[in-house]
Order: sequence, then C-alpha cells, then structure tokens
Amino acid sequence: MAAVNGKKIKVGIVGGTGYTGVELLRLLSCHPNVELTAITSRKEEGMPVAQMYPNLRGHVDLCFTTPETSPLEQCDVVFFATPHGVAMEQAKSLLDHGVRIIDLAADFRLQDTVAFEQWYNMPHTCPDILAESVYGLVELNREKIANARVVGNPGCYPTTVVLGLLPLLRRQGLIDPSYIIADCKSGVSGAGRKASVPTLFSEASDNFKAYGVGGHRHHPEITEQLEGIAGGAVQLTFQPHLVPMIRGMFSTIYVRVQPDAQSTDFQALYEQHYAGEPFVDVMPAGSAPETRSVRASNQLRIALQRPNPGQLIILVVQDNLVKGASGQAVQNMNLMFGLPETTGLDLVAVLP
Ligand SMILES: NC(=O)C1=CN([C@@H]2O[C@H](COP(=O)(O)OP(=O)(O)OC[C@H]3O[C@@H](n4cnc5c(N)ncnc54)[C@H](OP(=O)(O)O)[C@@H]3O)[C@@H](O)[C@H]2O)C=CC1
Ligand SMILES: CC(=O)N[C@@H](CCC(=O)OP(=O)(O)O)C(=O)O
Repeated sequence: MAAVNGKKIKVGIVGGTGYTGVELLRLLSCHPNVELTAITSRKEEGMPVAQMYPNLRGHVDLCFTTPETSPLEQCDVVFFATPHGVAMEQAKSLLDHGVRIIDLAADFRLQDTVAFEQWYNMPHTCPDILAESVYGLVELNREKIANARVVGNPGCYPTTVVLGLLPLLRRQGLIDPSYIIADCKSGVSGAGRKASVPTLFSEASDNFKAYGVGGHRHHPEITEQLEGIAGGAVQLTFQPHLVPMIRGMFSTIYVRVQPDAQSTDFQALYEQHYAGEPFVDVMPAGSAPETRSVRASNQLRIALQRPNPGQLIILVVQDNLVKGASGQAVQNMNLMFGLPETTGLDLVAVLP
C-alpha cells in the first residue's frame, strides 16, 4: 500500500526527546523520502530540536511542540517513542484521520491482553485496534507489515531472541522446544533517558548485574512470537543483564539439538534462511560477534557455536537503539510506504 505518490512522507514523532526519539530524528533527517512535520515534547515545548540535540543542527529546524498542539493528524505516519500506554490513547483518532501508526512501546505487541494487563499494569483500551495491528518484525511479517495501519515495533530483547531462533523453530524436530535459555545483556541506553537511580553513572559503570530476575515483561512477548513460529508450546528461560556500556545488546541463546537432528548443518541452515535479509548477517563459522560491530547501524549479527553434537549456542548482537528500536521502526515505515526496505538505513557500524 504505497501512500507516497511521489511526495515525501509526512512524519510525526511523539516523544522526540527520548533516546529512541532522537535516534528516529537522526535516521529520518537523512531519509530521502521523509518530511519531518511534528516532533513532540511536553517538557521542552518551544525549544528548537537542534538546541537540545546539536548533532541535528543543520538537519532539523523544527521546535518541540506538545502532542495537543502538534499537527499529528496532518501526518502520513506517526511514530510513538513514548512510554507504554500512550499510543493506544491516541490511536483511534489518528487512524480516523488516515494516519498510520508505528509504536515503539508495547501497546501493539502482545496479542494476549490478559498478559498485557498483568505485565504492564494497565488495561488495554483498544483491543479492536490491537487485533488489526501487526508485530513489526520485518523478517517474520514482511507482507503483513506492508499493508498494516498499525505496527507494534518489537522490544529490543525480543528482536535478538526471535531472530536468533527463527530458522530453528520454523522446522519441526530440530531442537527441543521445552528447553531454551536466552541469557541477554543490554547497554544502559535501553533504560531510556529519564532519570533513574540504576542508570546513574556511579551505579551502572564499573558494575555488571542481572535484573528482572523474578520475571521480565519481554518474556511473554518473546514466548508469544516463538510459539507462533513453532506452532506449539515453547519453554523459555530469559534473563536480562545490565552492562556498563551505552549502546548495544548481546544475547546468548542455548538450545538442545534433538537426537535425530544432530547431523544438521546449522551454519548452512542459518545462511540459507537469512540469505536475502539486508539487516541480518550470519557470520562465518567460528566467529564471535561483538556489539561494536553493529553500533549505530541497523544490522543484527548472528554467529553459531556447536560445543557438542547435542548443543547449539546462538550468539546475537544488535544496537538496541537502532535494530532494537528506531532503525527497525524506519524499516517498518519503508515497507508500509512501498519504499525499498533499506532506504535511509545503509549505515556502517562505528569502530572503535
Ligand atoms: N531505549 C531502548 O533501547 C528501547 C526503548 N523502547 C521503547 O521505546 C519507548 C521510548 O523509549 P525511550 O526513548 O528509551 O524513552 P525515554 O524515557 O528516553 O523518552 C520518552 C519520551 O516520551 C515522552 N513522553 C513521556 N510521557 C509521555 C506522555 N504521556 N505523552 C506524550 N509523550 C510522553 C517524553 O517527553 P516529554 O515527557 O517531554 O513529553 C520523551 O520524549 C518506550 O516505550 C521504550 O520501552 C523499545 C526498544 C528499545
Ligand atoms: C536496560 C533496560 O532497562 N532495558 C529495558 C528494555 C528496553 C525497552 O525499552 O524495552 P520495551 O520497549 O519493551 O520497554 C528494560 O529491561 O526495561
């Protein structure tokens, strides 16, 4: 469903001052088919965007406006880079004006509204819109996303774990679906820009810790997707950790290979599965990925290790703010507006 007709796509961003918001601005200000039309902040109303973020000087000349005074209804698409629960309050009105929605929060990810209410501690106020929304993992739902009015952009941990397991669960009998362990690490920007004690320099630097040990809201999101792919029950152990780096995510996934599948060439399986994917790189056998190999890029890199015939380890890295959030959201927008998926996303990682 192309809505461009030769004109630029008018884009609004609700929540332009947060880390995913400013990352959207970095990507979209260089996107050849986008006209930035509205950028909101309630706290910074009236401030020039480039005054708050000097990296955008010469690229963005808008000022922040409040969601109420912003011309969101004149946009072709609105990104919500806001806390959970904000997008669902505004979704109906925007859809009624023909505006499409990409939510970077969780309002349109989990189809199970009981699980949503339990993990997000709020009722889902528009289950009808949720029912028509599409989970925005392009490598899984490419055709549906192209026609969607509402896309729920995946969580950062789910992006790594679901793409790490997709080639295995697509086929019956390769691994034991009742025994999957995802041991995941995130940089501190994953917690957002708002002030909080765990992200203070003196708390997060020179330290390494597990968090969400009693359960994390990405567990139901990952499980819902994995079970949809596998077509049956999946038992997942998921443990997030906070690493003293700014950007980056590293997920190490352990699975048991079924006895009848131990002669499988998993390297070839992954290479074939992701052969046509511009943003998933299956690294050569024996590789050990690093987060800096994807920093500021939309790439997700996967490497496989086979310590013994009965075990497979999948190593996945991404930039949590790009493929894990804003880059993936732009990838979704490209598809929704009939553009080549890679438009504006041809970014090489920054080293060192
Ligand atoms: N950081 C990450 O790596 C990832 C984040 N996400 C998700 O993306 C979303 C944004 O994350 P992030 O950028 O880190 O968050 P931040 O806390 O850094 O920013 C939140 C933004 O939302 C605005 N905002 C807050 N409350 C409201 C409200 N009620 N109505 C309108 N605007 C509001 C804030 O501006 P103001 O208060 O001035 O209006 C601010 O611009 C979250 O849902 C997060 O879970 C998803 C994947 C990865
Ligand atoms: C390091 C850190 O705190 N990471 C965040 C996850 C990233 C994120 O924002 O995910 P959602 O969009 O699903 O909220 C967390 O664990 O809460």
